[in-house]
Amino acid sequence: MSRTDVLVHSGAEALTAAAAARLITTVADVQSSRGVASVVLTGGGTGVGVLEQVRLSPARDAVDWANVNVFWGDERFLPAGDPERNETQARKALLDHVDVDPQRVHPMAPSDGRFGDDADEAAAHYAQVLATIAGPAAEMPVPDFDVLMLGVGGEGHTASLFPETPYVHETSRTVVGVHDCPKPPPTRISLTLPALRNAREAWMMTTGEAKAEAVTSALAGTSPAEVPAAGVRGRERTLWLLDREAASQVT
Ligand SMILES: O=C(O)[C@H](O)[C@@H](O)[C@H](O)[C@H](O)COP(=O)(O)O
Repeated sequence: MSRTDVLVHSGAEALTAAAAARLITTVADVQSSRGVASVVLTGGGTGVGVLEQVRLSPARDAVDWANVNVFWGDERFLPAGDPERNETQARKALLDHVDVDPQRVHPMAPSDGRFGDDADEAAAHYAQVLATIAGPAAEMPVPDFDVLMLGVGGEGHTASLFPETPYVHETSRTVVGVHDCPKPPPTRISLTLPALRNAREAWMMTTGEAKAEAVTSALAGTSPAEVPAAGVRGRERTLWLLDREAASQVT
């Protein structure tokens, strides 16, 4: 049975530093028992801020970086190397500074890659990558993620699943091309809720008063159609990592 915990931090810097420390120790713990850990990264200021804090941490090399499988929960469908791509920002913040195994880092395709500007094709390919890594015997065609990190938008989006869009209702595909996103860029690739529910721990990380209503709605069990962040849960634990402002309406 999964449990939900809410941890409130004094501010954004405290949150990103604490989440970075938590990521390092969680991954190190997983590796001590299973050798390899699988982590899903997110874009956005908080998600990338956590990666920066990992880079800066003296404890970062408690992680055996060569044995970390890296995935993304979503990607902005832009040309390779575009500074707005979540992959670009993750590499700058952390991945280019630690000894990850390139074979274990799984970015979503860029818009100038083998699939051209076809985000749906690129999404289908990422679903195939996940299914292949999961293996034929897996219950879900998605790897068993150990830690899935996500941000939350002011209107409740998470990854690139936005309120009242068909993608939130997706129940069969694990990855979709997302079009006409309200948060630029308009075209993205995103894991769907079934895939976002395939992690041992899901960490919902956000800060600022502008997120308070969405956080409160999500914790109150609002429909994922209205607040997609409400639809994410970890198999063992769902952890909301908030600052005081984002938690200000949580009773
Ligand atoms: O590609 C993206 O933009 C993210 O995946 C997105 O889901 C982000 O995490 C939220 O919009 C929160 O962003 P902030 O942390 O910057 O508020």
